[in-house]
Amino acid sequence: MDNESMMALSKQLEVEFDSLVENCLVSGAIDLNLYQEYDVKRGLRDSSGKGVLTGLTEISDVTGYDIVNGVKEPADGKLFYQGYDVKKLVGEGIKKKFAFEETTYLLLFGKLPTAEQLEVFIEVVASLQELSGQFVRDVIMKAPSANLMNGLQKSVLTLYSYDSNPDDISIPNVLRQSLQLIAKLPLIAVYNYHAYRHFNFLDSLVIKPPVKGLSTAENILQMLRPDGKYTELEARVLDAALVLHAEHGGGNNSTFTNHVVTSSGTDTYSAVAASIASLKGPRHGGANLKVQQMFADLKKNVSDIKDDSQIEGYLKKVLKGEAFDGSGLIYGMGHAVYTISDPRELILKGFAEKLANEKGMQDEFLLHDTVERIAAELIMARRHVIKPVCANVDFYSGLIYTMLGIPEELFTPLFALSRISGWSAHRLEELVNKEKIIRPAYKYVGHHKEYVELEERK
Ligand SMILES: CC(=O)SCCNC(=O)CCNC(=O)[C@H](O)C(C)(C)COP(=O)(O)OP(=O)(O)OC[C@H]1O[C@@H](n2cnc3c(N)ncnc32)[C@H](O)[C@@H]1OP(=O)(O)O
Ligand SMILES: O=C([O-])CC(=O)C(=O)O
Repeated sequence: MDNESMMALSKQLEVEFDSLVENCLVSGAIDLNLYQEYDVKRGLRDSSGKGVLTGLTEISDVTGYDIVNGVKEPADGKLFYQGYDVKKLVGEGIKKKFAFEETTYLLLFGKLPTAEQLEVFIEVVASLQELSGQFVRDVIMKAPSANLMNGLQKSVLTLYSYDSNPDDISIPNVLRQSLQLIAKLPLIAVYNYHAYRHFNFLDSLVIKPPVKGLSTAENILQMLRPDGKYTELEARVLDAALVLHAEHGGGNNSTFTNHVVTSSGTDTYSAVAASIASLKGPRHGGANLKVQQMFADLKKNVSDIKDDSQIEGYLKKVLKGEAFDGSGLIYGMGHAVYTISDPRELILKGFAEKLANEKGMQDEFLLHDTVERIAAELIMARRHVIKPVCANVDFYSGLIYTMLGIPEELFTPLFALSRISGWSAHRLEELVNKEKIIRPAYKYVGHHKEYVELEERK
C-alpha cells in the first residue's frame, strides 16, 4: 500500500465521510454567548485579553505594559531571563562566541556561570553531542517528514527507547535527560533536514558529526553546509538568535504544554515531544515559516514591492482571508503580551538590516519594514484597538536565516533547538516544586439524553 492509498478513502466512503464532517461541524459548535454567560476565560485570557494567572516562575519575566500612577499603559516590551535583561545576554555588538550556552546554563541553574563553570558546561554538552549511526539509520533516515518538526518529535520520542532509565522523574535523572536532549537536538534537526532532502530531492547525503570546541551555532552551520564553512558574523548572528528564542515565560503555548504534561508525571521525552508539537503551530513558533511563505506569496501577487498601496491591498486581502493561506492572519504580527514592541524583534531587525547591507539585500529588508508598518496599522484599524499591535520575534528571523543560507525547512526546528533550554528549565521548576496536576474545568453545556438501542435509532 503506498502512502496515498493508505491515507485515502474510496469514492463511496468519501460521501459518507462528508456527512460525518457535517456532523462534527454541527455537534462541535457551541453558542458563543455561553462563553460570556459562564465567564469562560477563552484561550485562558480574561476579558481584557490578559492571561489568566496559572503559575509562578522565576525563570523569566515578559512584560508589555508599564504601570503609570496605578494605571496599565502599553509600553515597549521587556524580557528578562533569571532577572537579566535579554539584551545583555545577546552580547554587546554580538562579540560572544558561546552566548547560547551561557544562556542555557543561566536558565537551568538560575545564575550566570563563571568563566570556569561555562567551560566545564560547554565540555559536558559537547560530550553528549552525539547520535549513534544506528539511531541515524533506524530513526532519522526512515520516513522523513516534509515538516521537520514532526521528524524532531519522532526522534525525541524514540530516544526514550535508547534510555536505560527513561521514566525516572527525579531531578538528577531529568537534568541528565534534559542536557542530553539540549545537546542532541541540533544534530537531530540538521540530520532530519539532510535525510528529507536526500530522499525527496536526491540531494547528496552528508552527515557530519559536530566538532568539539565549536559553539552550538557554529556546529549547526558546519553540519549543514557541505563545505562546513561559515563566517564569524554568521555564527555570531545565529548564536544571538538562539539566545533570543531560548525562553519566554511559563505561559507561551509550548512551555505551558510542557507544564501541563509534566504535571501528569510523564517522562522527559514525551514532555519535550509535546512542546515541539505545540511550537510547530503557525500561531506559535511555526509562524517563522509562514512569514517566509507569506512574503513569497506577496511577491507573486504584487508587481512593484516598492509601491505601498499595492502592499496594503495585498495585506487587506490576507486579513479578509482572501489571500495567502486563508486564515486571515498576517504572520509575524501581534502578540499575547507585547504591545508597542517585542524586544527580540527589535534586536533581530537590527541584525537583519546589518546583514542585508552586507549581502546587498536592502530591498528585501525594506519590504519587511514596509509590511511591518502597514500590517500593524491595518490590524489595529480592524480590531477596534484593545491594545497596540507590534511585530513579533518571528517577523525577521526567517529573513535572517535566509541571509545566513539556512533553508526554510529548518526555521521552526531552530526555534525548537533553542527553546528546549527554556522548556527544560520549566520542567525542572515544575518537578522541583512538586506542583499539582494541571486540571482546569470545562462547563458542560450539552443536554443529558436517554440511550436508544441500536435497532430503535432513526
Ligand atoms: C513565538 C510566538 O509564538 S510569537 C507569535 C507568532 N504568531 C504569529 O505571528 C501569528 C499571527 N499572530 C497571531 O495569530 C496573534 O497575534 C497571536 C496568536 C500571536 C496572539 O493572539 P492574541 O493574544 O489572541 O492576540 P490579541 O489578543 O492581541 O488580538 C486578538 C485579535 O486581534 C487579531 N489579530 C492579532 N494578531 C493578528 C494578526 N497577526 N493578523 C490578523 N489578526 C490578528 C486576532 O484575530 C483577534 O481578533 P478578534 O478579537 O477579532 O478575534
Ligand atoms: O509568549 C508567547 O505567547 C509567544 C512567544 O513570543 C514565545 O513563546 O516566544
